[in-house]
Amino acid sequence: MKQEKLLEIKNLKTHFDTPEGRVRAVDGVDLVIPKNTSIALVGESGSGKSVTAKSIMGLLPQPPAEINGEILYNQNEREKNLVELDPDGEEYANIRGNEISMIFQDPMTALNPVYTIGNQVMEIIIRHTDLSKKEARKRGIKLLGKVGIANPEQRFDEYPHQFSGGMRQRVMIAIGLACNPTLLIADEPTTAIDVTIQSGILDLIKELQAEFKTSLLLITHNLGVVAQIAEKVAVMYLGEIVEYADVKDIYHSPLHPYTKGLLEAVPVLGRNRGQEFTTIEGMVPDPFNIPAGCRFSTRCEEQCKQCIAGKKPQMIEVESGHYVKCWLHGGEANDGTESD
Ligand SMILES: Nc1ncnc2c1ncn2[C@@H]1O[C@H](COP(=O)(O)OP(=O)(O)OP(=O)(O)O)[C@@H](O)[C@H]1O
Repeated sequence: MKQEKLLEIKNLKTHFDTPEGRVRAVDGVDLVIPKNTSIALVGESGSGKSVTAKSIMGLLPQPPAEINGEILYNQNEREKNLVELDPDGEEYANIRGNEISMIFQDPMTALNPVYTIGNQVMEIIIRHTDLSKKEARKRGIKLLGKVGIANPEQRFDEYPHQFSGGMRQRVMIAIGLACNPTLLIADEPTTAIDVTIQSGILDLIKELQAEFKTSLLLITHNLGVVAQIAEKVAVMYLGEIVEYADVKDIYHSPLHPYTKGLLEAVPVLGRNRGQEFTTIEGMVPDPFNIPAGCRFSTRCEEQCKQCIAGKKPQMIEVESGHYVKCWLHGGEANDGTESD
């Protein structure tokens, strides 16, 4: 069954002009987020995941950012190109927080220490709905209960410092879902919290995503957590998506050497001490000096002749729903010679 699109990103380019030069943080990304589906955007630090998310949210001041391409949002069956909206305007503000919301990495900096948890949950509900203060309080307390906070009525009036890191992240999830968004973006939602409770937070996000029938874009550098939560995976490297497939295909038949490297870098419990991690050889190239052709070619063991010649591979659908941008796959079809 073909899934209905919620958001379609077409040839998105988000660049920054800096004193050191132009950073092509997101450089020609295409991605479809279907309704009621969870997608993971995976890649090492600096690959452009957060910039993609902030471009969707309209959170990047222009300048220094320059955003081109299309972010087509299906709003009640009417398509709207978010790139054309004024990020500071009322229309974007209504979409942001109400229809598309985001959970950030660090709940301590995202929560305001001088307001109670309840005030912060209620603020979002009141800003985006017609509910009265009393009704918003009731809904807020219910939400805190839903995200697993015991005695939500009492805890509603407490301050962020009275909550543990994991509990604060649960509050952020409640805030993210307060208006029943069509898309929830979670940017490394477990990075800042204790490793022993990370899995519980991911389970909670997954459960609520299904219950609220929202789509989820999970941003992570760890392919290990993706299986628990995502149906589809987009692998990102230096501003480009290099592989896209169902989660089972990414795990069982990864095609891009970069995806294979990320899988090998997943920490595995029970491996010999000192061998818990492997990392991909070499350094991510400087964003001011992106390699011509395949961007991963400077770290890739394969060294295809096209890569040595600096030729850029195209994204090819190798099997139904499995896309890859690599000279090793796609045969004749991958004869693109476009250079960077
Ligand atoms: N405001 C900005 N001005 C200039 N460069 C930026 C800006 N924001 C991000 N970048 C650059 O864009 C590139 C992509 O950054 P981004 O934060 O999207 O990476 P990421 O994949 O989310 O990594 P991380 O997991 O470390 O957050 C990086 O080289 C980063 O330094």
